[in-house]
Amino acid sequence: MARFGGLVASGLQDVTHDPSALDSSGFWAVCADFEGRTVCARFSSVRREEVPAPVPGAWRGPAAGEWATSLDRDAYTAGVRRIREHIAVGEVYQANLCRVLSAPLSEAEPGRADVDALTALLARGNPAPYAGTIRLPDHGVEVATASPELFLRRDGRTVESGPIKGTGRTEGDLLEKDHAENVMIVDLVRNDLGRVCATGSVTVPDLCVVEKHPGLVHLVSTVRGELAEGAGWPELLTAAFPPGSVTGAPKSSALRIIEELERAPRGPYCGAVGWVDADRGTASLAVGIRTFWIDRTGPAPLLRFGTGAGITWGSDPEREWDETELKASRLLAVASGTFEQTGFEQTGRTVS
Ligand SMILES: C=C(O[C@@H]1C=C(C(=O)O)C=C[C@H]1O)C(=O)O
Repeated sequence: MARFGGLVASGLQDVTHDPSALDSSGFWAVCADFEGRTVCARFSSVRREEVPAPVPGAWRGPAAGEWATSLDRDAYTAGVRRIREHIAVGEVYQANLCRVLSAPLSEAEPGRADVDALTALLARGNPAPYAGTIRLPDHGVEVATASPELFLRRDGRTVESGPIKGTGRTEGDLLEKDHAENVMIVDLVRNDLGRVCATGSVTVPDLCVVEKHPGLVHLVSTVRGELAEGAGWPELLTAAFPPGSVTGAPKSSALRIIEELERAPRGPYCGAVGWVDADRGTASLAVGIRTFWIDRTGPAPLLRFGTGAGITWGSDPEREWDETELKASRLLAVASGTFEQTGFEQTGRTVS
């Protein structure tokens, strides 16, 4: 099954790794790993249904102390300093440095932990505009996202992206440097979309709008274009994936630096999670941030979650580490099941 906001898809029909299927017919759930593995799953039925209330005990998440990180504070801050060296020699302007947190997943019965039960908790503890779930354990996809970020929306030939860059606890935390970071990524996304859009059609209707999300604020821009004749999903994804906001600029250099510094695959984190309605010509794919996934490839199942930050010349290593903690803390509390008792009032006031 798959769930996106108030839509639920069921009745799995077929699964493919070939994105040209998204130009055919039917309703598809899409999960693309940052590393490029794309799973497209067609469902026979889509209905409107609000996310149900959490069932007590249905999700058993890890306690706060059970999470291990692919980069600890020392390794992460050393990575930030290394990126500043790359910037100093002119190799890159910005690179997004991420770490992946992992914790053992306790299951009453093997194979039974249910990402949709986690989604019910997330919908209340951390509502998000691009929240979604894809549960296809036989195809290696068990993902629950609380993403605030639009990777690609489509309505016919119109395509839109909503890159985020700039994060703070409150609006007052946002600095000039956050605007500069955002504009760099907007330039990159304009360039990405420009490769598959009609000449002159790419515009930036919104630049650096402040959006409030649970526990934090972001700067969000919108880039829009009209797909050129002959360009379909394969061309669009080749031009725009992985998303510019979670790579950096120039994208190819940023990808090399990420490969050098990060120690764990990002998986669906920083990839794309969402749906394509090929019959109506509409789609909404989130950037897979604020995203949990179950990894059953090892001897015991793990719950994973990624967090990261855009690094520029103006970055302070400790502040960037704190930003990764800020992005993770509320969501980890929700997934551990402790959030509603201890965190809701406090964090709710911070955003209002
Ligand atoms: C990498 C993450 O966030 C990305 C980096 C941001 C920033 O640097 O301000 C904001 C949103 C995302 O594009 C994350 O949330 O894990």
